[in-house]
Amino acid sequence: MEPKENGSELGQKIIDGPTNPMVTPLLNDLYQFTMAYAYWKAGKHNERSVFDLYFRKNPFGGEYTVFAGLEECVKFLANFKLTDEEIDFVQECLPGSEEAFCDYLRGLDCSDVEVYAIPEGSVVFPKVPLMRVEGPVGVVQLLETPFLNLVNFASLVATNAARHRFVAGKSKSLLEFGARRAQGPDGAISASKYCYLGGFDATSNVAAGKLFGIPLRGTHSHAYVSSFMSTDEIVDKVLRSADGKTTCEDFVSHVQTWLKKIQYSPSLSGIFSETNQSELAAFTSYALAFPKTFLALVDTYDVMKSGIPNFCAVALALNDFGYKALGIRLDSGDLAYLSREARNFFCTVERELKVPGFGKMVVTASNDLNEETIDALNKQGHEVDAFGIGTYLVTCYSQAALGCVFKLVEINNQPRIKLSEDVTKVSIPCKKRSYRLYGKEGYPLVDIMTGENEPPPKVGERLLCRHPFNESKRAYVVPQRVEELLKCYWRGSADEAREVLPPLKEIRDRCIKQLENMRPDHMRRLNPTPYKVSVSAKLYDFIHFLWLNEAPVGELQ
Ligand SMILES: Nc1ncnc2c1ncn2[C@@H]1O[C@H](COP(=O)(O)OP(=O)(O)OP(=O)(O)O)[C@@H](O)[C@H]1O
Ligand SMILES: O=P(O)(O)OC[C@H]1O[C@H](OP(=O)(O)OP(=O)(O)O)[C@H](O)[C@@H]1O
Ligand SMILES: O=C(O)c1cccnc1
Ligand SMILES: [Mg+2]
Repeated sequence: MEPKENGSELGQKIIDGPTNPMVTPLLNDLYQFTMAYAYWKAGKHNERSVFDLYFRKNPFGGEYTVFAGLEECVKFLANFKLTDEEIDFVQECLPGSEEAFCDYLRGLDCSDVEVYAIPEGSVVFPKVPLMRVEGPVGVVQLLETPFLNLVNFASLVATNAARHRFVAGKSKSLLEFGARRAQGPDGAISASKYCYLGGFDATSNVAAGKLFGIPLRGTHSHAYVSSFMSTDEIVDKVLRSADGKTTCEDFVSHVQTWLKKIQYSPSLSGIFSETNQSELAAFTSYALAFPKTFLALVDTYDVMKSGIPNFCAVALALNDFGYKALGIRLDSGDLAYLSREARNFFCTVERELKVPGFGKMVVTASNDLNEETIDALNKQGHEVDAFGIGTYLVTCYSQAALGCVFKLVEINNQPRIKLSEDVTKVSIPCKKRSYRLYGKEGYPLVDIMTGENEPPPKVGERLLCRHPFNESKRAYVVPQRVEELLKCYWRGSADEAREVLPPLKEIRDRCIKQLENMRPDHMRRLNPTPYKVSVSAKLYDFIHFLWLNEAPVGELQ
């Protein structure tokens, strides 16, 4: 689905607001408004400021992150305006504030703000600004919390999805099943959107399908199976063949005939005896409802003694009328073992009963899956084709937050730095540019930040890349390709020249392509190699000059 960047009748571009109508200027921390008031009171509110939005550490013990949430930030920015009601509320929250501040808030928009960002769906690394936001400090301060809110979870869950894709492998279908377990409605919708961006194939979340055009997929639940008591409940037993030429008047009996055939076939006899008839009734009626896409959840009673033979009987009966069943879902037990057993059963049916293609039935697995369980299944050997993943994926169970921050790096052309005892928390000052340098093999080698006015790195020219804080860590790089990372996404209005917001599918393609083009040692799950993030020699010197300038000299007594 295209993001809405419509042209209005007057020829002006209009960018729709954020997906979630709760994303308003009030989705903010109180202190942003108190600071906005204090800036205004001090006459500083229009001072030109530059803030960087970045994170400090890759999530999930990995060495890469997927940047997501940018489109929603631009939508927020393009529509940033406080309503009269909101302004009244802000005034109530700031007792004693002057009336004229309300006039200031009333006139506030993002027409004087510029946003440069790395394209959404890019693979990104710690310390490198994902977004550089420039504008009057009063208004830019009010963007901190909403931007962080829109980027933090989006990037975390997209990265989680990418990691699940990495461990599952390219050939598997990955289905996001998290709506019921997600952290509230926005948690669900956002997770569906950004898991798709991070490389999932589909979602079960219908609202996300409608909002973003994400493919919808699903099976059925245990309730459907256990809601049936016997095949007597099936009233309409008629099935028209796929080509419409023949009609089966009693599909229920036809299924029973096939069940007997399976039962007495030489290679399958002995695996099961009596199957559960209420389960068979559920599968049969489901097949009558969806003959073209029949898929059954086979673990309600006993996978091998009941679910699989029942499924096969229905699938074989459908086959006689020109329909190909899709497959099964396993939702409990040892998924490696059961998937292999199921595959053996299907292959035996194919051989024994001479039904070409029956062995290729799709096996979907679900039940508290995560990176570790999929990795364990891979090591054991499994026959799963599709994974349905909910809780661990959408709640980002193994890491609660990404920890993106928004730091002032320059005001009135004066570079600013935030110091910390913890060196990883020292901010990198200055309005900067950043570049990704690619090596001979086509992989990204290093990201480098420079001052805004430094000449850009050149292909084939040796360049010193320095660790921002560790003097001894430096390397010469001769880039084979140089990519400027920050692109303009907002220059005061929707009409000004800027990058367009691509459709979600394009962002997803970008993400998949970039992940595939990373050097494998950065991507592995165990002890991945950190990707190098550096600064130019000039910026290095300046950081350390400013650091010494700002850090008070202690006195020992
Ligand atoms: N072969 C396997 N190797 C490692 N983990 C597995 C394997 N098969 C299943 N799992 C995981 O083991 C866990 C099994 O959980 P649990 O014991 O609660 O479920 P269950 O008893 O199989 O099913 P339920 O309680 O829903 O009937 C799940 O997280 C599942 O993903
Ligand atoms: O396991 P997740 O990764 O969260 O994936 C979604 C789960 O949701 C459904 O379970 P259901 O709500 O029926 O609950 P139960 O399986 O825990 O009984 C489904 O059968 C999956 O097991
Ligand atoms: O369609 C499914 O199989 C599904 C959807 C949500 C949660 N669990 C399973
Ligand atoms: Mg479950």
